[in-house]
Amino acid sequence: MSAIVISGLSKTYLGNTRALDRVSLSVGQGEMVALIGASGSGKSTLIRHIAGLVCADKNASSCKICVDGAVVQEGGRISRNISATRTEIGVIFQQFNLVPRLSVLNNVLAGLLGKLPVLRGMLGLFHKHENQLAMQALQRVGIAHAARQRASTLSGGQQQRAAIARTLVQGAKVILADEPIASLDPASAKRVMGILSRINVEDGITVLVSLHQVEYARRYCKRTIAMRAGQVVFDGPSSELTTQFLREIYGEASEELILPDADDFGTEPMTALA
Ligand SMILES: Nc1ncnc2c1ncn2[C@@H]1O[C@H](COP(=O)(O)OP(=O)(O)OP(=O)(O)O)[C@@H](O)[C@H]1O
Repeated sequence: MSAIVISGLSKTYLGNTRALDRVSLSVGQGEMVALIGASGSGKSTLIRHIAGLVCADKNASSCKICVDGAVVQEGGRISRNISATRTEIGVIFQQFNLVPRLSVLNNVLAGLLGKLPVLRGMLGLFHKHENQLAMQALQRVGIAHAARQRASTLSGGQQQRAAIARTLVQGAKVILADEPIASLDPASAKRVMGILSRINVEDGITVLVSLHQVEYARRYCKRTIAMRAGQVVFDGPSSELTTQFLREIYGEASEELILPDADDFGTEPMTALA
């Protein structure tokens, strides 16, 4: 079964920017797929549509997006049942989206908010087993020792790992990661990608991750979808994305997608642990 199905998705922003142009694709359950493309190619816009945060063009009546069998949006309208579907979708952003003054533990517990009675969630009244669940998630991403610290005191890489723990507590079946490593140093970036890879393998969670550098796609994802000017220009094995092929599809913009220290990636196994 497909975890994500998109057909005929177009998006035109005010000012006539055509950010997405008739995008159709599907991602199978349990896949980990990279989404690459130069700046402005439409990666973030695509992820936001899948998460139901942005509406497609209304005149594109054939447009439909489903996640885990549930309709997220159709014909430019967000589904009425989007709240239930959103609990299945974990979204990770470049800037982590944690509440800086709250503890790391409370940020991770926020993953439960979509499933709790509103008042209990607002008052932050969590049961012991919910706290244990959050601690287990923090252990899996390697930052249980920082559970009581304010989120703002963590490094960028640690904050991103807390954001991943939040999606684990949420029980997301699909993780949409929008440039999760763009603000991180190479060591932290590899660690975050390793964690995403591990939860994909161990928990069968579907992962769609947008990346600027093709080396990370080749290293961590068997399949890559490449975008240019709002269109899918490649969808296939990441191993086929050679530097020469990237130059063919992106021209000069390909330099943005190739790491200068690409050799660092050569010998590591596909699903290295964090
Ligand atoms: N809210 C918006 N209003 C108007 N135009 C927008 C908006 N968001 C994105 N765009 C435009 O849509 C196009 C696609 O942007 P998007 O952010 O999806 O690309 P991206 O591939 O994620 O880029 P980057 O790698 O730089 O984040 C760009 O031309 C961008 O300027």
